Order: sequence, then C-alpha cells, then structure tokens
Amino acid sequence: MQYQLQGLYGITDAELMPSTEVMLKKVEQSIKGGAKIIQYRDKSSDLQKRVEQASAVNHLCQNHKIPLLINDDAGLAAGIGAAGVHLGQSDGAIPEAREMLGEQAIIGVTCHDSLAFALQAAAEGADYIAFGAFFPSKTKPNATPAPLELLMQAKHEVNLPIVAIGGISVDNAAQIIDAGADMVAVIHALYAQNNIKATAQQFHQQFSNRI
Ligand SMILES: Cc1ncc(COP(=O)(O)OP(=O)(O)O)c(N)n1
Ligand SMILES: Cc1nc(C(=O)O)sc1CCOP(=O)(O)O
Ligand SMILES: [Mg+2]
Repeated sequence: MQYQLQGLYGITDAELMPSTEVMLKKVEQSIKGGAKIIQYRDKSSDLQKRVEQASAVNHLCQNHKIPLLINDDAGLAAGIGAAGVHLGQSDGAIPEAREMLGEQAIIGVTCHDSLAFALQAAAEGADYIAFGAFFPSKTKPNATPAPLELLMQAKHEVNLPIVAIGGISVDNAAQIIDAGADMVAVIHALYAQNNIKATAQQFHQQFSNRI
C-alpha cells in the first residue's frame, strides 16, 4: 500500500502506555484525531512483550489504513508484517533493512542535526529523514538540539519527506511546519494528554491549513 508521509506521527511510549490495552486505546484515539503514521517504540529487551504489542498495534493500524513503523528493529518489523522501520544512526544499515522488508517498506532514518547524515540516508534509499530535537524533550532530555533553519535547508537540498521530532507540542508545531517539516513526531505532548483525540485534531488542523 502507498502511504502519504505527511501529518502527525505518533510514537508509543512504555511509561505513558503501561499495558497493551492502554497502548491500543491511546493509539486509536490519536488515529481518530488524525494521526497519519504510528511508530512502536519500546527500548526494553522483553522480546515477547515487543512482539505481542507490536502485532496488536499493527493490527489496529492496518484496520485504519495507517502505516506502523517499528523503532530500531527491522527484524521485528519483518516478523509482524509492519509497514516499515525507523533506524537511528546505530540501528543497522538501510540496505539490510530494505533487503529484509522489501521495496514497498517505509524506512525512516534519524539524522539528528546533520544535513550530511540526511544526504547519506537519501543516497542509501531512505524514505524519510528525521531531524531533532527542536525543543527540550521530556521523553529524551539529552537529545542533540537541532536548529529550525535546518528544516529549511533540508527542504532545498534533500528530496525526501522530513520529520521533525523533540519537544513538539500543539503550541510550537506551526513554526516547525512553516519551516518545512512534512511530519511532526510526538510522544509526550500527545500521549500524556487527557484528551488524545482532541490533541491529535489540533495537530492535524495545523497541517490541513496547508495541505
Ligand atoms: C521519527 C523518529 N525520529 C527520530 C527517532 C530517534 O531515533 P534514535 O536516534 O534511534 O533514538 P531511539 O528512538 O531509538 O531512542 C525516532 N525514534 N523516530
Ligand atoms: C525518540 C526521540 N528522538 C529524538 C531525537 O531528537 O532524535 S527526540 C525523541 C523524543 C520525542 O519525544 P517528545 O515528543 O516527548 O519530546
Ligand atoms: Mg533507535
């Protein structure tokens, strides 16, 4: 299936979603509010939990025709038939992930604050590039800071959809989108909210003003 890589990108979080049931409810609310892409992110080494949760979220996403990407682990993505994988700079090579997942898979790559990483990822066949952190992140306080101007530069120099991540909220998303981000990836300012659907709608509206 061909997916549109634009809009709100929700990322799951083990602390904000302490059970599979809570995870499914929160992710579904975000999709109902307009999230266009979901990532399963679990940094634990509990393989059984990871397979069970990733499979359940993948089923939900498929029902809503939304792509699920697996963080870090192309093998898990292939094993459960997810739409793709998100790779950090030390999470494995793009060609190997492509080999495992196939031509249709979505492979996203973390580029931190580096245009050089982005150009390399593009040359190796990435489907989107991700920059951050644009604002202080509650989830990842030690993330490398990235300047807003990087988005404008990348827009001109890299022919791939751009994800912005790190401390993004409904209050600061507009400046990120104005600077050139095609997607905003969010954990805390989405999944820690009491009304996740309404929050996702607020993010979504900021894109629909431009689509
Ligand atoms: C959309 C998106 N962008 C960046 C990241 C961060 O990936 P990475 O640097 O590998 O860090 P971890 O998330 O694995 O801790 C991401 N996951 N998603
Ligand atoms: C997983 C992750 N990667 C980042 C990067 O800069 O590469 S920032 C981050 C955490 C994003 O969560 P929140 O929306 O709560 O800040
Ligand atoms: Mg990673």
